[in-house]
Amino acid sequence: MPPLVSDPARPNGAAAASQDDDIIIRVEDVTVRFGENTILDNLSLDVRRGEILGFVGPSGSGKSVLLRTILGLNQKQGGTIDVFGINYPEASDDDRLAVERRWGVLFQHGALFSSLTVLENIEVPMREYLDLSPALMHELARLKLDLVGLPQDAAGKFPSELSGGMIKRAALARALALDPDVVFLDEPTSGLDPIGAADFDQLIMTLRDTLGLSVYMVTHDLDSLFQACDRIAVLGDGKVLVEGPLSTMLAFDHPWVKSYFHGKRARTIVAPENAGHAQEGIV
Ligand SMILES: Nc1ncnc2c1ncn2[C@@H]1O[C@H](COP(=O)(O)OP(=O)(O)OP(=O)(O)O)[C@@H](O)[C@H]1O
Repeated sequence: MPPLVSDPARPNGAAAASQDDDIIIRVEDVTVRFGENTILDNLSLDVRRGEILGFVGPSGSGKSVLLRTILGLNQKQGGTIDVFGINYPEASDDDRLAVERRWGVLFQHGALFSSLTVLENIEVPMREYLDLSPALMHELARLKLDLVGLPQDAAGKFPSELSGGMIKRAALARALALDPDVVFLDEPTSGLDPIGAADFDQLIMTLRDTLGLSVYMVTHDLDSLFQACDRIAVLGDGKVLVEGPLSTMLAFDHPWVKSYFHGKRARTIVAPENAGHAQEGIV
């Protein structure tokens, strides 16, 4: 079922084929229930190649449930989830493996293994999915440290010795371990101070620009939505209520969407210097 309001740039007619080629994840009519409780109700959503998609919604609306369902960690009761053209999670083991090697995940709070050093944490996906010598894994893991802006002396540290921002970067380095095409970020800037959060957003944008990475970001962070996201999707009542650029959010008439995107904090962020961007939908 389509969203109640679609992105004006959504494909139709002859343009559809080329835009369809750009869809790397297609969630169609997905339903997830826990007992009597329906969390996702025929939800549909596309993620496009090279975009930063921000996924928002009220607390408890099912953002994490959708993420976990895409990752195959929750059962769904209906619908399909195609990732890189493969019907995941119903695919064969080989196909699932092929998909898993092309994505990286940064779970909320980093979720690093506390008993492993930063370097060992980054090597976990390499050990799981690749057959590399220890020396090569160390070398690649050190490159990932550089990529996310961590100093090389962080390699031997344990998560308990890192700041919140460093934990996020280390977790991002681990998500990038297999050179994925898409990364899923669950509340990547939560717990960071505004400067740390802005730096993290900048890092994500740089990775998108330099590596062509696609980013699916669950967030409550208005700064991230305004500064970093190309498109935003809003979850409500088990469905995507609206999706599109910031300008679509600002024009959308729905109580939660209005209070979120026109609330006091949002108005502070859409300060005069940002207002032009917001109105043009350039985010
Ligand atoms: N394994 C589970 N069993 C039963 N209920 C669950 C399970 N996982 C999630 N839920 C329920 O699904 C609903 C949506 O949870 P979810 O964590 O996806 O919300 P969210 O939108 O990510 O919220 P927040 O913004 O607060 O993180 C909640 O009511 C939650 O209790």
